[in-house]
Amino acid sequence: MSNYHEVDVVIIGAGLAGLTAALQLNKTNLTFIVVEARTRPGGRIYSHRTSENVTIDLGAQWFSRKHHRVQKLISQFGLHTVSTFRKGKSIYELNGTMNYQKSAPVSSMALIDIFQFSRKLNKISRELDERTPWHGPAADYDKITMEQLLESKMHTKLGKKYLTQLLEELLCANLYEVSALDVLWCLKTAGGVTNVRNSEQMWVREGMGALTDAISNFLKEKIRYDRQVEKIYDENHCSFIYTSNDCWKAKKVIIAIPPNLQTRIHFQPPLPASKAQLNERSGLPSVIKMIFVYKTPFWREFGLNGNALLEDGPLVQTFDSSPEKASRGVLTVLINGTRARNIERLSIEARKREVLVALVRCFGEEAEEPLYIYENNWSEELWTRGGYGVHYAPGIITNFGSALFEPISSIHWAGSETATEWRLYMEGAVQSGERAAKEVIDCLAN
Ligand SMILES: Cc1cc2nc3c(=O)[nH]c(=O)nc-3n(C[C@H](O)[C@H](O)[C@H](O)COP(=O)(O)OP(=O)(O)OC[C@H]3O[C@@H](n4cnc5c(N)ncnc54)[C@H](O)[C@@H]3O)c2cc1C
Repeated sequence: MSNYHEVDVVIIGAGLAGLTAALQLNKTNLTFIVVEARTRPGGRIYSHRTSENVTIDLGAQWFSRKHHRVQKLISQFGLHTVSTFRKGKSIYELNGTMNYQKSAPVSSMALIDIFQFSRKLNKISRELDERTPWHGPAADYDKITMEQLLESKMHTKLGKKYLTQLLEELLCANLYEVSALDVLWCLKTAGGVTNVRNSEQMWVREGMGALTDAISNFLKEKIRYDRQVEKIYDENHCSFIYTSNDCWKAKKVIIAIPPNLQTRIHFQPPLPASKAQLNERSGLPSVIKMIFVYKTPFWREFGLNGNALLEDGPLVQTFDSSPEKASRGVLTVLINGTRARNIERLSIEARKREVLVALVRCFGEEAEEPLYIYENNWSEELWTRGGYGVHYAPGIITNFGSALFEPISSIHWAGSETATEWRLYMEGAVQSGERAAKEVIDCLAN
């Protein structure tokens, strides 16, 4: 075969996890290649530069001061961070009323309820082991959904409603779809509720995609694009990785693609039943990200910070992502879960109209005339199929979780779904890539 090559390691996927693994291998004498199905790096990170040089993030965007690995990469590649604009009032829609205020419009009873429930979540999550959360008494939380846990432990209607809205935005999923243990595991790997609530502190001025582009330029010909991996054959402790264009023989493989997409690869010998079944149960929630570019961030003149959390209608939350000097006003709109599934059935024009109506409801008539609108429906992306990351329904983590990151023969697993720190975040993707690279380097050294 003319397109046959041999390397020590093949990395599948040029998302942040695969790129991080590649950066680690690049520090060694091992030969490696990254094969990527898309024609660009970044996976769930995807930025766009408008004709006026405004950068917008249509995929992952925010990180926090606790995301040390991501910040290190950003400074290593000479990029700049911007603090999320928070000056002024937010908009909270609760029980059909729009509230314009600095903190959530809930009674002191509801606040105490939220505080006590958050403490409970922290306490239970602290007891989990980040690598084996399915062991021990907390495994019982895999028998119920997060909605059921919240219903059983919280006492105020308003507290429940507000926390549900907040968690659904942070998880990108409806609470009735997700196991309570899944949420507790995420909290454990993030270090608690406060860390998760503060995970949207910063973004990259040049766009998050500038980071994955910079890593990709650094690695140059060590990444091959437009090559979806179709088959992996394991023979005599070596793997043969067949892409749409070529075949690579490798001593080790790092699979850095989300579990839902692993079902598209034909493995020989087949994956163990538990791994295959876990992959089959690993769908990503629905999410649409829309960006509305205005002449100016006009909402700031009204004392608003651009942040809205809505209980009704198409959109869930908005953020101000305007460039630092406010040369344009940029509103980022997140639509997820059932709301994303409802709105994606409409034509693009109808979708934009519905969201504009909601924006006018929040920010007034000036919201009616954006200069440009951009949209990415991640459920339609063939090489992702949703976002932000996989959340499991009850029963899956305890029955199949151990298959998530255990190496199988020459195959090692990376990707933010396999992270034990900041699971499902970009920080988690980096941590998983570093971990998988270390596993492979250690094995090949022995
Ligand atoms: C809309 C959205 C918003 C988000 N917002 C944030 C945020 O603000 N902050 C945050 O921290 N996280 C956010 N996330 C989550 C974050 O994007 C992910 O946790 C992280 O980027 C995942 O990186 P990864 O490398 O693990 O996977 P991916 O980015 O999914 O990379 C996997 C790569 O594998 C490729 N691939 C798949 N199948 C094959 C195959 N068969 N052969 C070859 N290549 C293949 C894909 O094309 C892709 O490039 C968001 C995600 C989405 C979708």
